[in-house]
Amino acid sequence: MSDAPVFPQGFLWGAATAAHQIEGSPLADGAGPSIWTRFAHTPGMMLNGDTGDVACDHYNRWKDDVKLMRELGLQAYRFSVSWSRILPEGTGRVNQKGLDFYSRLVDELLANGIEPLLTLYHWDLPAALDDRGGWLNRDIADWFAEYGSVLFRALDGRVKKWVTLNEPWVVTDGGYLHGALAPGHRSRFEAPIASHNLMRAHGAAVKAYREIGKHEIGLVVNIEPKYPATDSAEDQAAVRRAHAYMNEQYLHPALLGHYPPELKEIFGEAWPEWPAEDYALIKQPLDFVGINYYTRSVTKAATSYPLNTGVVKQPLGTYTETGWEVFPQGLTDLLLWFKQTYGDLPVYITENGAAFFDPPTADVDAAGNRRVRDPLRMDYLRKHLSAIHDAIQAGVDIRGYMLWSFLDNLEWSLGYSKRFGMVHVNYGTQERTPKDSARWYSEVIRTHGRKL
Ligand SMILES: OC[C@@H]1[C@@H](O)[C@H](O)[C@@H](O)c2[nH]c(CCc3ccccc3)c[n+]21
Repeated sequence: MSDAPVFPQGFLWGAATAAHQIEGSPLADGAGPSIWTRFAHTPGMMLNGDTGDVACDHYNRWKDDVKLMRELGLQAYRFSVSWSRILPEGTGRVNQKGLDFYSRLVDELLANGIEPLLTLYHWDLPAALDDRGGWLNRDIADWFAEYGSVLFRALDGRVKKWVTLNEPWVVTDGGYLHGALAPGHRSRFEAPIASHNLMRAHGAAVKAYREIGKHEIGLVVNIEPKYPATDSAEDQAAVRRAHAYMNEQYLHPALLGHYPPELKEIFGEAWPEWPAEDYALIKQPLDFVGINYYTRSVTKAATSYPLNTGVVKQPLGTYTETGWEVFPQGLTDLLLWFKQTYGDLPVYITENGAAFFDPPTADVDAAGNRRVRDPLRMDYLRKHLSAIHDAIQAGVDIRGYMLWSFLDNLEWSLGYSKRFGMVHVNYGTQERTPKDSARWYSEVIRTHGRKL
């Protein structure tokens, strides 16, 4: 018997995508525009002027994509719904054709033995709601619960694992503090308001689910371990700020009912005092938490806005195309921290993967088959799955793994320049080619991890 890790019986092996990154046809069949259709068509916002107008054309190719998921042996598929396909104005009128697209997708997944994990919000806010203040308007908690309820009523039962938000930290940090992501705001004062309303909306949707749904719902966060660059008091304090700002800012209110004290220190007069009823709304019992893990940060004190921290590049480190250090041990450390801090809530790794250079077109091997060799990605995935297994052995209740991503896709404002897919997409022809990592991952799934 090899000493390769064997994962628990029932461990759920899958892959993940998000609507705006793969679907294309953002305005088809009565869909309303989202903040990403606007952002992508705002000159200067997107690398190479790339947009999500076509992406991977999944809106038209969904049936073949599900067939490919089955051929590769995926047991689950994490995807997101585009809010403005369902409610073109964000609230009120339901666009039945938009709902039908996702209903058909769910049925096709189930018909192929693939469990759907549905994310309600993966960053593509209806533009009509942004016009009404978006995440800065406290009413968005009700708007989001209304949107979630339409989907809960239509799909619960076929969908048994729901996620409210994907990465409220990125929505806030990218969309409201630094402005690199839609809606492109840059305000130390708006960021805490957006962040808090995201979590109020999360709570309102979970409350609505408990009235309508009969299965499981959770929250997905991107978290990364922060290691001090030196043991100086300044660097230790910088780690405390960075850890609170990314790792505790969302999990603490959702699971513990309060924010970490560092946020008031970081935002100063820009950190409002929130009413008690907000904390009660946010802290709804969850069935699981999804953790998106990519890298770690070696953190030092620095002059930066507003954290006053910096990340120290590791001279002997290995880095991905997005400049993230490959550090699998960080995932084990993070999962142990999660268990120690929040207890035994079930965890799914809802995203993990890497962009390494892949060619725009697949090679053709001696046998005439298309092929994409991606040894660096295989090595990254192998090491991170091994790190997850270490955490399971240490007692962390990890229920599944969703590889980011099923397809090469639109990497937000980086356009199509970064390829995270286990399946290569030729954007000129829309041809899909499973990379070597996909073939390897199929074997890992088939052997419950023995082929790691
Ligand atoms: O960047 C790769 C993926 C995105 O394509 C997903 O949509 C998003 O859920 C996601 N989150 C992260 C980690 C947080 C992060 C996102 C964007 C930029 C920097 C950090 C990496 N990713």
